[in-house]
Amino acid sequence: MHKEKVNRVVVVGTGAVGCSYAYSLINQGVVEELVLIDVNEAKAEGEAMDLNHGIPFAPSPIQVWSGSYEDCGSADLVVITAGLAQKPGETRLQLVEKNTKIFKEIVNNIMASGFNGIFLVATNPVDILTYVTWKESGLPKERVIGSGTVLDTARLRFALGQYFNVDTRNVHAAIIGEHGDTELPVWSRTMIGMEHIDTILKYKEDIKKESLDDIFIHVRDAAYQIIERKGATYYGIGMSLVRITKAILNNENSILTVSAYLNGEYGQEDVYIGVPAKINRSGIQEVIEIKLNDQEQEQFQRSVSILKETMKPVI
Ligand SMILES: NC(=O)C1=CN([C@@H]2O[C@H](COP(=O)(O)OP(=O)(O)OC[C@H]3O[C@@H](n4cnc5c(N)ncnc54)[C@H](O)[C@@H]3O)[C@@H](O)[C@H]2O)C=CC1
Ligand SMILES: CC(=O)C(=O)O
Repeated sequence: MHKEKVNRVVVVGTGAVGCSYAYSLINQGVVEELVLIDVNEAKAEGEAMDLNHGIPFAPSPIQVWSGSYEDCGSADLVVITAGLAQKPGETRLQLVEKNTKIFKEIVNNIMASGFNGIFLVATNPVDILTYVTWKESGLPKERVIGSGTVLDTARLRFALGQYFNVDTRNVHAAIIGEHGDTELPVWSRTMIGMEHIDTILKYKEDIKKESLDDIFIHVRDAAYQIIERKGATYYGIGMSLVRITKAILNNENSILTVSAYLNGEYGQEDVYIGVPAKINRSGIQEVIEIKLNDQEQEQFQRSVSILKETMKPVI
């Protein structure tokens, strides 16, 4: 009998982030097969049972089960959200040692299955763990993607939408760099609707540059604020991962600020970091090199340096 090609996504790590992603993926009807893996097998099993009970209300049929690394062999996409999360006050970079160790084991298990698809990494520090995934897997750099600053960009677009009282989808803005404390907003490329933000600052007296700077600080520190209040962040990243998944599986050529490998772009080499990139079925089809102003270029360089310095002892 002819078997239709179905899209299979495997999620490794069924904690808060992995399950928010799975829930959102099911509700948006993106794939036909969803496999959940966790070192805590009972947790993955329970999550699969619970999610399955919502399937009668999903927009399209999907099979969800708790599986093993063997299920990665025929997966189109493996999304890794496994590992430790920040405690209140802890930085993402402080997780590097423990999560690198966890990742080396996970990626080797996945590759032993014969996996030949695309990796999408969310675990922190995401830029460094995406690099680790690329190194350990031996897959082409285009097929190893980190969630990068997709979430930070979403946070900025949301906050600017509120400030300008305009639909977030009409806010064209980006955060690039490390997904963490050294990230930066690309104000020189920010548009609200059809207007450049510099033009708006010139003619609208109630719009202030200081308010924009404040907005960025809140965006940069949002994870700390949320972790302080509820222990973890997961809905925003879950939906960000679905957005990237759709760009890949639907061959969208969408431009998203993922963590991509730089090989000379932005004057940087041998680093995974958040930059705009065109995403389609082949993974990262192209890193988009936007022209940064001198200050942005300097901040970006600093972000690269911090990542490289942090990475050195673990790579
Ligand atoms: N990139 C981003 O924008 C964001 C990243 N994160 C990161 O995502 C990661 C996960 O966060 P949460 O889901 O909140 O943590 P969590 O503690 O709720 O879940 C982590 C899961 O990983 C599993 N795990 C640990 N070691 C494993 C292994 N060797 N193999 C398989 N599974 C294993 C645990 O059993 C647990 O179920 C953290 O590193 C966090 O910092 C969180 C939010 C946003
Ligand atoms: C935890 C994290 O990386 C975030 O919410 O941005």
